[in-house]
Amino acid sequence: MPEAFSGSFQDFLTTKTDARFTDWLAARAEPHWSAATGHAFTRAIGDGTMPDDAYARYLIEDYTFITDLASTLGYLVAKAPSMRSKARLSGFLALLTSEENDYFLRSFEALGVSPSVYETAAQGPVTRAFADMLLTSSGKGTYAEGLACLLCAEWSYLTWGLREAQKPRPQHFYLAEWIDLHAVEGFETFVNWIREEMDAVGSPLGAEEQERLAEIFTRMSMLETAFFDAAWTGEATLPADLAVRS
Ligand SMILES: Cc1ncc(CN)c(N)n1
Repeated sequence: MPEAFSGSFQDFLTTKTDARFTDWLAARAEPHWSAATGHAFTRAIGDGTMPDDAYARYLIEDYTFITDLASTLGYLVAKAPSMRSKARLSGFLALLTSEENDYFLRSFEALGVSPSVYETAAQGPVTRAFADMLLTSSGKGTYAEGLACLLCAEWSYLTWGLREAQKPRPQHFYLAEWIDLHAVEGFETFVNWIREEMDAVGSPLGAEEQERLAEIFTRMSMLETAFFDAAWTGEATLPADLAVRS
């Protein structure tokens, strides 16, 4: 678990000379980073102890989340500085809109959630705050700012996915496959690439822009935690420290 750190990336390098920019982002996001990656909801997926109503609630919200994530990837493809980066990002966008979309549709059917529910579901307050964060950062912000959102979303899922993949798979396919989608080698390779890209883009920036990236990554970590909390407890309120600023 990364140790909490409140200083700049330059300060971080004086404590750990071989630190990566993305190590600093995770350290700056503590304790929220560990709260998201170690959330009880993620452990219940791996243990097979997930209540059906909590998982259905989660998938309905997450289906709207990944729709916004697909738009975020579209912005990032447009802003990526090289053809190699565009290819990586669009490869993941293709996966999200095909294989992962198919996973959602099969899971909804198994859980008895009809298309009229998941196709018209209004976003809860946490998912709306997520949408604002993702679309503002990637649409109006810089490539680095959008990438910081994507990094947090995918790296946090890889972290719990790899941990839960150590356990025997749960019986329900929608739990087992959700672990596999976030623990397979191809996903790990993609997340490692996002980290390298963020390291390369973030390290040379000035202190002010680096600070902005740390704030984005931290807020994303808080949102990931609040998203699991909302599905787990059924409480659809936005924690006060996540209120959307207009
Ligand atoms: C809320 C959330 N964050 C991240 C992921 C991983 N794509 C997801 N499916 N949902």
